[in-house]
Amino acid sequence: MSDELPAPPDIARDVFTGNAWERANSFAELLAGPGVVRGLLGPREVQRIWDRHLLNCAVVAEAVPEGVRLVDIGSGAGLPGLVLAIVRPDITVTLLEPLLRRTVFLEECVEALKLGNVEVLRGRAEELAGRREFDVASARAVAPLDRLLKWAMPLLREGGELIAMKGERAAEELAEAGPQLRASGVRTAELVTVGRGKVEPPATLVRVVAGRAPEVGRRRRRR
Ligand SMILES: C[S@@+](CC[C@H](N)C(=O)[O-])C[C@H]1O[C@@H](n2cnc3c(N)ncnc32)[C@H](O)[C@@H]1O
Repeated sequence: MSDELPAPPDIARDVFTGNAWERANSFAELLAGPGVVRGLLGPREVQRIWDRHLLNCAVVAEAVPEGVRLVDIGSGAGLPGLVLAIVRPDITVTLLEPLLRRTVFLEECVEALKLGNVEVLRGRAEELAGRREFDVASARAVAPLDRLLKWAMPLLREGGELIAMKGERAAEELAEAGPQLRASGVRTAELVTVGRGKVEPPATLVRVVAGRAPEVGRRRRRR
């Protein structure tokens, strides 16, 4: 049995404005209903849908530049990708997820919420390398930063950004990923705090700006 969906906190009205308000409420109901029944979200999470899931993901939009093509790696039940699509109609969002059960749920959500800026793609990040290019890759609770770098960097254009929601261990993961950051030829890697005054604690992101793909660099040097 899942708990009853709590009323949205007051701050949610400031975060989900205009069309986003109704969509955020509908998504909360889909997560608390079919999302829980189909095992995409634990029943205990229902009480935390607004703060831990919807609001925490929505504030990531503060770090997303305008008009970008964003891929959400390992979207699961749509977090953070679907929430970003709700609050940012100016961006296009690809929800990348390998598990059929989850992509079916995501497609149903996109249809129910009438989101015109979202595509659902079934597959693994590493399978998409060389086939698609994005400006931003987001991820929450998918893999340690070093593995995420291996998956995300080949999907980004030069100067594109990986935005990884990492929470309390962000600084530690950033330090541990040093060798992979160097191997990936990234331009910059830093911690970014978003959601001050909106979520408690504010959300910590690791933002990594992609350099030129290492293979391209090697090929050019051999000429
Ligand atoms: C712990 S869930 C997190 C889901 C969601 N991001 C969230 O925060 O609720 C991790 C997700 O990553 C997906 N995943 C695992 N390996 C992946 C890969 N190589 N490429 C893309 N997604 C992957 C899983 O299927 C799963 O849905």
